[in-house]
Amino acid sequence: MRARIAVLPGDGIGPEVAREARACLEQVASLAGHAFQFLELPIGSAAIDACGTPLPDATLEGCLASDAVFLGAVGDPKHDALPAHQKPEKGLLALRKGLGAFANIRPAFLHPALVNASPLRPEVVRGTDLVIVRELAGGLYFGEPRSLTEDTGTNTLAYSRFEVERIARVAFELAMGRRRKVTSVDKANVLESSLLWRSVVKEVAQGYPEVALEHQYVDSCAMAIVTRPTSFDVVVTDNLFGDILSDEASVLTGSLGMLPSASLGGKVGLYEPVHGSAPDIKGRGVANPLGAILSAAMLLRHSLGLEAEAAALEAAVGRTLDAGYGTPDLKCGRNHVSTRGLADLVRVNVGNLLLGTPA
Ligand SMILES: NC(=O)c1ccc[n+]([C@@H]2O[C@H](COP(=O)([O-])OP(=O)(O)OC[C@H]3O[C@@H](n4cnc5c(N)ncnc54)[C@H](O)[C@@H]3O)[C@@H](O)[C@H]2O)c1
Ligand SMILES: CC(C)[C@H](C(=O)O)[C@@H](O)C(=O)O
Ligand SMILES: [Mg+2]
Repeated sequence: MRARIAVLPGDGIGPEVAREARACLEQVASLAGHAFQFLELPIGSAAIDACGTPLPDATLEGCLASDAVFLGAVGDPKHDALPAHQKPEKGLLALRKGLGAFANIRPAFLHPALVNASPLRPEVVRGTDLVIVRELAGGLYFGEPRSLTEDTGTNTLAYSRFEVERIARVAFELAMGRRRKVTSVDKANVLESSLLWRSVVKEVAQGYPEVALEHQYVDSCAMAIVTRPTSFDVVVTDNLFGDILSDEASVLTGSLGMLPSASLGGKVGLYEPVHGSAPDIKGRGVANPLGAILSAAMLLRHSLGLEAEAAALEAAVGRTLDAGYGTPDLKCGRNHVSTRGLADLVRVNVGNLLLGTPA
C-alpha cells in the first residue's frame, strides 16, 4: 500500500525516538512491499525557533493532508517563561484539536521480561494489561473561561453529554474486544462535570450488556492502579485525570519510556509515545525508543489497517526484551544498549519475523 506519514520530531528526546520509530516503519515497508512517504514538519520549541509559533499553519496542513501523523515529544525548559498560549506544549494541544482527535488510547502492558523492572513487587504487577482511554479534546485543558491575572488563575472544567457519550462508546467498543470490563474514573463526590460524566457513561453502558461497568473516584483509582493493577481492563476518564493516571500506569510496565499512544476520532490519527521531551537525558543516546516504536505499531494498525505488520513490530519488541536488552531506564539487570542500539535490535527481529526466519 502507499501512505503519506507526517513526522513531527519536536524537542528534547523527541527527535531521537522519532528517528528510530520512522526507521522501523521504513524497515516494515521495505520488507512487506509498502511505499511510505515521510514528510518531516516542525512543532513545539523547534517550531518556535524556526517559525515563531509552536504549530505553524504548514505543519497542521501537512498533517491534515497525510494518512497518519507521528510525533516525538514537545517541550523545552528554555521556553518555560512564555505565556501558556505561546509555549511549545500549546503546539501539541492545537494539533490534537486541529486534527479533531478526541480519543487518546494509552495501553499499559507489562512485558513478562520486565516483571522485575518496576519498583513495585513482581507479584503485584505480573499480568498487567490495561488500556487508558483518555478524553482528549475537552475538559480543563480547553474549557472557557480561562485567564491569568496577577491575583487569579482560572480554568474551567466542563463536559457536554455529546463529549462523554463519544468517548464512552470508544471505551465500551474496546472492552468488547478485550476482557469486557470498563472502569469509569471521575470525581463525582465533588464535581458537577463528573456527575454528568457518570450518568452518561451509565446510559452508554446500557448498549453493552456484556461489559461490566464500575465507577471509581480518581483518588482511589490512583491508589488501586499500583496496588491491584490486574483488576483493570479498560479505564475511561477525562483529559486531566487520564494524563496523570497514564504516567502512573507506566510505572507498572517498567518505564515511562515503554508507553505508546494513539489519538483517534479525528480526520487523521496521531501517534506519540506518552513520555515528554525528557530534557534531563536529551542528546545522550539513552532514551528508551520502545514507546515510540510501539506507537508506530499502533499507527500501522489503526491508520493503515496493517494488522500483521503491527503485530510483527510488537512481537519484535517482545523478542528484543526477551533477549535481555534494554536502555538504562529499564532497571532489571538488562544488557544496556543505546537508543539506536535497541532500535537496531528491534529492526533485526522485525525483519526475521516478516521474513519467517526463526528467532
Ligand atoms: N507528549 C509530549 O510531547 C509530552 C508529554 C509529557 C511532557 N511533555 C513535556 O516534556 C517536558 C519534560 O517534562 P517532564 O520531565 O515532566 O516529563 P518527561 O516525560 O519528559 O520525563 C519524566 C522522566 O522520565 C524520563 N523519561 C521520559 N521518557 C523517557 C524515555 N523514552 N527513556 C528514558 N527515560 C525517559 C525522563 O528522563 C524524566 O526523568 C516538559 O516540557 C513537558 O511539558 C511533553
Ligand atoms: C505536553 C502536554 C501538553 C501533554 C498533555 O498534558 O496532554 C503530555 O503530558 C501528554 O501526556 O501527552
Ligand atoms: Mg502527560
